[in-house]
Amino acid sequence: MFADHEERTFTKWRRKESVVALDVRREMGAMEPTMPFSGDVMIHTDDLTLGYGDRLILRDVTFSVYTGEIVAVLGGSGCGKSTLLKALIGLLPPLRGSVWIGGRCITGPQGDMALEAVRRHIGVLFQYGALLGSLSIADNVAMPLEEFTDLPRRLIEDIVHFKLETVGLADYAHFMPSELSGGMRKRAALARAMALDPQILFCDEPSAGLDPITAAELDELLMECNRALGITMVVITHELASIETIATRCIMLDKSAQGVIAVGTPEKLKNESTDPRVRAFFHRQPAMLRAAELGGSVPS
Ligand SMILES: Nc1ncnc2c1ncn2[C@@H]1O[C@H](COP(=O)(O)OP(=O)(O)OP(=O)(O)O)[C@@H](O)[C@H]1O
Repeated sequence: MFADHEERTFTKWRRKESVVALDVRREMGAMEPTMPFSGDVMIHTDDLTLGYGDRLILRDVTFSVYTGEIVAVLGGSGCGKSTLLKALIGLLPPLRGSVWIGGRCITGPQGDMALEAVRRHIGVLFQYGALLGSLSIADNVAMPLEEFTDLPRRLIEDIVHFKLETVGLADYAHFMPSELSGGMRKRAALARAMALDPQILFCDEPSAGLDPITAAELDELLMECNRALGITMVVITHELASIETIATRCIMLDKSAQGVIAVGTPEKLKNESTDPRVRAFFHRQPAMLRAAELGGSVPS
């Protein structure tokens, strides 16, 4: 069920680009908004306020992600992590505020065009992989290359092989997604997300549904991609082990606060934060949170 929903989300994401592509190519010259930040800022949100209909989920969220970072967006269930991700990849228009990617505002009046301009440089690893079930693993990985490039079939096949080799699936090119394990599907989805050598990779709960060893292997793979290729990553997760292993910085959201309650390295948040909500999360002690909510003392 989740996989079907994701496949639709993925298709929507891809379709949006082909709808605006023509206009963009025509008008590209006219559109060059620049971000009021240094070139080191890869992603920036400014007073971003998100919701569904009348329901507000996040308000006035402002943060930057710098080139080469792996930023973990974390927080308890329902605090709005996936909602934020949807806004960052242009699937959810904000109620207020803006999202800037690579110096372009993707939420302004010319947001669709800006998004089209940067989309080729963005990879998304969806929570359940979002592989198209009717295509082989190789064809899934080839898809972005066929849509975005004019490369000859032979070269696309070589690139697909290389990408699958990178994630350890070279021998499974002709398998269908349903014939792979959960961990293998995630790796295949990573190969697809990396097909166009993106500068930014968004990952929605990469460890979800994986056993700890497989999850750790995927974390290793993400770190390799970051180190070797310099890809900036935003990883939505609430897996503590994963956060402590891969994140260079964390942005913590909270449901009651409807926004960001902490920003910092995992070590700093874990060892230095005095916020009971942050301490409860990093020390896995819900009692700390309950005590704080009741206005009582927080266990040390
Ligand atoms: N399409 C939607 N329409 C209405 N409400 C939604 C929609 N998607 C999410 N929500 C609501 O927004 C809130 C935040 O959901 P979101 O999925 O962003 O949280 P999350 O932090 O990613 O949670 P989890 O860790 O459990 O995946 C939830 O209360 C959810 O019910």
